Amino acid sequence: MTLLEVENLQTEFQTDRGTVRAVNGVDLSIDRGEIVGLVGESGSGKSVLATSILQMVEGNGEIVEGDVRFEGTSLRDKTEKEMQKIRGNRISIAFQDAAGGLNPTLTVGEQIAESIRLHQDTGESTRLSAEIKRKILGASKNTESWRRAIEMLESVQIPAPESRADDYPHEFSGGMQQRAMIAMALSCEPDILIADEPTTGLDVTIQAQILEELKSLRSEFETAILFITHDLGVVSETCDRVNVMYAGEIIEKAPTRELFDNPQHPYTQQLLRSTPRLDDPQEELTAITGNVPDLIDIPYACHFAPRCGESTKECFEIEPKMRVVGENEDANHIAACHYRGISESERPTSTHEAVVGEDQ
Ligand SMILES: Nc1ncnc2c1ncn2[C@@H]1O[C@H](COP(=O)(O)OP(=O)(O)OP(=O)(O)O)[C@@H](O)[C@H]1O
Ligand code: NI
Repeated sequence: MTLLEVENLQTEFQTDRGTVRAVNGVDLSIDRGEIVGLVGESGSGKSVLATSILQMVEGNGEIVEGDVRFEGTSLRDKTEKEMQKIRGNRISIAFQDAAGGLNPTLTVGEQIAESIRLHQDTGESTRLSAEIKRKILGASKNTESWRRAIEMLESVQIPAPESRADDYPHEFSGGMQQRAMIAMALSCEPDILIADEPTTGLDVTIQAQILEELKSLRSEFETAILFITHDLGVVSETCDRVNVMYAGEIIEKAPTRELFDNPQHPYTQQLLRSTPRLDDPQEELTAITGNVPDLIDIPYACHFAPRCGESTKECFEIEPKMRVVGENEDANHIAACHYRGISESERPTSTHEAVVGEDQ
């Protein structure tokens, strides 16, 4: 059975300016132990999709359509109390901003130990807050939860974990905070870790280290990972499959190698041309011009049409559906473009003259 299945998910925010359609009919699936990438430029809806999966959409945002199923059971039907249990134990998230996800008033070791006590049955009381406990007991380190917290820090390669566990988050470097955040998210041994840009803003070497750690954690704990990033270069080393998101929609999905060798959607192709490749550093990079559109009332059917060098009148008028693309007719490689994976005669109409020039 598919571990997590997102089907036609739609999440909207009501704002003074109108309805923001941040997630607009997304399908996505994750199997046990799989690392799945979600890639797209800033503002494409990746984080909103992540919080939608966990039923914790912020502010006046709301899931208005579709479903999220975990082990076949809909999460939309769950009460907040049931969801808290799932969030703590089965699906956990490491946020973009590690510093914001860690409690500044507790040492790193204490907060991981507390999370372990809360989510796992260690037989220890959780009625006293970790902070009070530390004050009263001078940090009871002779506990199962503390021992496991040290193990978690060790598994994300915090050096000298036993002494670093006594540090407060601000005493950690950015890279170490990210690792601590991942250790925290993994402390409940979840089935799925949603890692929302866990390496963004970090030094390339540290990024690579964290990615290696995520991969080894997958083998160690069989954790499935939804890896969110705006950097295609990062997913090539990490993910089994990749979903490319644009303006609230997934526009292409494929196994990682296939996506890099044979990208189909014009957006993915442009994204690749704008991404430095570790294996081909000489290649000339071309930035994609323009920005992700404002997600309020997008007036054209293919959301990428105005930035696409190949778009036609049809692209603005008829919504492209996902279909099998690629040379091998691999059912695992699909994209939503009128001009991919289909013969000329089957295209929307016979008028293919470009309405947007290559140079725009
Ligand atoms: N609380 C909110 N209220 C209104 N609009 C929101 C809210 N949160 C997100 N949005 C809008 O939803 C859209 C998608 O945002 P999201 O944060 O998911 O993008 P992202 O792909 O994660 O970008 P980034 O790579 O910068 O993190 C944006 O247009 C954003 O303005
Ligand atoms: Ni985000």
